[in-house]
Amino acid sequence: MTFAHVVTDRTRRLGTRLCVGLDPRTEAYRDPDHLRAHTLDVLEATAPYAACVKPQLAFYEALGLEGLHILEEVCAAARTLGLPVLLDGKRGDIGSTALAYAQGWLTGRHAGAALTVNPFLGFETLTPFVETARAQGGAVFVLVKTSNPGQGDLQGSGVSERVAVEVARLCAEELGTEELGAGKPGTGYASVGAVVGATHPQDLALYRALMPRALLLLPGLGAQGGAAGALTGAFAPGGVGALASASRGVQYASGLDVTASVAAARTFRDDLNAALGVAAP
Ligand SMILES: O=c1ccn([C@@H]2O[C@H](COP(=O)(O)O)[C@@H](O)[C@H]2O)c(=O)[nH]1
Repeated sequence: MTFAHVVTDRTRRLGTRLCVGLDPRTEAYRDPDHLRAHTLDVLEATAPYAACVKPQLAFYEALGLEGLHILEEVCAAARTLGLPVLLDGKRGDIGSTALAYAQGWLTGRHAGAALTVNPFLGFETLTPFVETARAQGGAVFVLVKTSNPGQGDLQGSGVSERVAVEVARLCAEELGTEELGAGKPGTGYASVGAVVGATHPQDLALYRALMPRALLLLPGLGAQGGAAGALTGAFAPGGVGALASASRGVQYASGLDVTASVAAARTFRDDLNAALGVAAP
């Protein structure tokens, strides 16, 4: 089963469109063992409300080798729970280096089923990521319009969305080359997805229309001000095709209280469903 298929299946079966971000911040913990235990607890406790999980590589890399071991455990635990792992690394480089990144993060010891990638060096440099993801049944999520306030400097804002729209057009072109469901259970969504911030509710319908076969990842829910009720434009009929992502808003919903993380994940799930007019089974 492909990444898109597993995610869509979880959305249909569990009624969730939530991506739970696992971004453990060293300052919140006594030591790396504490960080590891809490992150694994949050993962396990929120799994029923998650369509996928998204560890942000920076927080694991910040801990050096120990962080990579923790990441490996987080990925293994997610797989045991049946949760697809989307690694947020925003990788991108000239093609030959991109291949090494792709091998490391999509097939290596700490591999996820999907990876966020940066198109700034040109679409040709994404080919190794896309080919590796396709060979693994995985996915890449291309940064199209990021959630941060300063994205408009390069990606376009307000009246001019020129760069973001061009990246979306190139994503759609890449998707056009992919046969969906050939010999495997097709879901209608391909191996090239796109990142569009949950902080741009007014733009979501545009990017949904530009990339009808792309899963959209919507980071920025919660801590960055993205509201679940404002994201409907990103979804296709039936409430599929997008994943709204919250990290701090789940992991640190109330300090290190895991019960509060569960409540926050459930609330995000329910608010998304209410906005879309669908119910969790
Ligand atoms: O456009 C983007 C792309 C990725 N991110 C990442 O998502 C999480 C957001 O964390 P919160 O705590 O929910 O704000 C973080 O890992 C970012 O690097 C993003 O925010 N915006």
